[in-house]
Amino acid sequence: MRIFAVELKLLGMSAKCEQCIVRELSSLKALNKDEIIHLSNCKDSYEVKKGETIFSEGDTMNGVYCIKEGTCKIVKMNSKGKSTILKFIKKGELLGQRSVLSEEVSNLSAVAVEDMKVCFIPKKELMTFFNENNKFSLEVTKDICHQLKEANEFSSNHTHRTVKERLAFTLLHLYELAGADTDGFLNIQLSREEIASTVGTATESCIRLLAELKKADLIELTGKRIKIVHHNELRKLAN
Ligand SMILES: Nc1ncnc2c1ncn2[C@@H]1O[C@@H]2COP(=O)(O)O[C@H]2[C@H]1O
Repeated sequence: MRIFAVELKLLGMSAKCEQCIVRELSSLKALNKDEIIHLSNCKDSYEVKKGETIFSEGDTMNGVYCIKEGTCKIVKMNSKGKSTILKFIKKGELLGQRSVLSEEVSNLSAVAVEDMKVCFIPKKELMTFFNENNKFSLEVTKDICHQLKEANEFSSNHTHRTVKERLAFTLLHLYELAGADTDGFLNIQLSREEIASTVGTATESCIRLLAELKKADLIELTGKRIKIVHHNELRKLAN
């Protein structure tokens, strides 16, 4: 088993939590002033490079990560060693609260798809906030309920959509997650293999279907970059 977090690069200077985007966007918004000061003093900040693993399946979670910058993928490996990307987690979100609360080892891995900055909140502090601050525990519960709903929708999408429909859905989802750069290309750099594992298909069939979408003028492809040309048409296809 990996020892949680020690392999990531510890950042020298730790920023305070008061103005942090994760505090604004996540359940941490329910913490009071004293708790936020305590959080600033007990958390550690890390740099995670693209491709580095934050935690793996089977790891014991000794705390949760706050995503300050960058995006990671949540990956599940099957018995044949094939991985599926279940979700992308972006800046402002927390990572690992399900395993910490359930006291189970992690059943998923988290891997950076771009350079990230994350903070680590130890389990002991998190559980003190959880037990002493009702508003915070309600917010965490709401988050986990929302994630359960998402997980249900994900599995229903995979069951009822064709591969092409899932690819259209994934491209729209990536646009929602990351937006577009000034040239209109998706603002997240994923390999064709990563797109295929998000869609749930082989890389070759993903490449073939991307070419079909391009031929139908729904998307533009330049090297690894993808631009959605007709959002409405792609949305019709995804549904
Ligand atoms: N839909 C989702 N399915 C699984 N994990 C999710 C989802 N959304 C967010 N997550 C986060 O990803 C984390 C993976 O590790 P945990 O299961 O401990 O906690 C999970 C949540 O913090």
